[in-house]
Amino acid sequence: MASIEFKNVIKRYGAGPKANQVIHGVNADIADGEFIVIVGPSGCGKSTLLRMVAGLEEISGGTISIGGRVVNQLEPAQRDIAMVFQNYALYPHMSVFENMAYGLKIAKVPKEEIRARVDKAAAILELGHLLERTPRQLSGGQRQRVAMGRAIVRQPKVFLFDEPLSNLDAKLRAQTRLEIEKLHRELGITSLFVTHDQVEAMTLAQRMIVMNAGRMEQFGTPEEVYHHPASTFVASFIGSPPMNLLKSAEGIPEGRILGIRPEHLRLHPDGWEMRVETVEMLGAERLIYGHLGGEWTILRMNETDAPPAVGDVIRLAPLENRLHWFDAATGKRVQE
Ligand SMILES: Nc1ncnc2c1ncn2[C@@H]1O[C@H](COP(=O)(O)OP(=O)(O)OP(=O)(O)O)[C@@H](O)[C@H]1O
Repeated sequence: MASIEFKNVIKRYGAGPKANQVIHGVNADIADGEFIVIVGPSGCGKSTLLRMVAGLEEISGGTISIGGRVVNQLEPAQRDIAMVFQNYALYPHMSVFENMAYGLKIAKVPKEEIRARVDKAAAILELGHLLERTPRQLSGGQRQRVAMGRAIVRQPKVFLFDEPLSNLDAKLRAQTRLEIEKLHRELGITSLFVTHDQVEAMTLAQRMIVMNAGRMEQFGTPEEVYHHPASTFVASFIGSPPMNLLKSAEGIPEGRILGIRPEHLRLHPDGWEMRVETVEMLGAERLIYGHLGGEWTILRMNETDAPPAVGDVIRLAPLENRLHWFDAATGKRVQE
């Protein structure tokens, strides 16, 4: 097992005046055994960051260390990492056992040892009864587990996951998420997990790195990121529906943005006026949409509360200790 350290890591694609810098100095210390999720919108540089750890992309500036050893110049095979991709590319003509054993066989690991390691991984992943099947005879979720098994048997110091769940349907995704959690609990291997899905990030991460346009916007526990977002970007990216960001409602000073989560607004006779434009029924709750000042605003209500109808004018007030203030010019959180 190993710690991972990013020190002012920079990535440029191409060279000279045409070079395109996509990572702008990332610094992060990841402790041995931590499960870290890197989350952000498409194109923010998450895969690039992961691929630099794996050794699949050159590092243009700064250093990445694994277990205290700078790996910038090391080949992927020398880095003690295992990577699980979205496209798990199993060998179709080999059995599950052979797929999991293949890398070890190439590395000339003795037969009995291969058997023991594959059996152990298969037990953890509940694949024991499927070892003789070929990938064609498996479900998507089972194939993804074989891909994870292939990574486990190598006994890496670090697991790298690049959107491994995005090809699975919603139910399987949730199930596989639980399996990855269990895997981490049992093996305790330092893991970096890339996703653009904030729910996946919130549920899996011990700490998460929120990326925006090649920069780290925030690095913290899901709790910290949700309750103390460092910027309007994080506030609107994490949480569904996103945090309301009010600029022009009454009482908001010039140069400030007020963030309020939809669940922290309530009906109040002295509150801001809003005409209801849309009501969404989601089962256990309702989302009420309208404009507050100039901003699109969402109120989350329980199904038991009597809901307003489209066209009604309601009055809204925030829960006092649930306000988030941001600087309008920089978008950064302002400490009250
Ligand atoms: N080989 C490459 N050559 C040039 N530019 C690249 C290359 N690979 C990625 N980029 C650019 O680097 C930026 C970051 O890409 P990256 O794939 O790391 O983003 P991402 O956050 O993983 O996105 P996604 O969720 O869509 O995979 C993007 O602007 C992308 O266009």
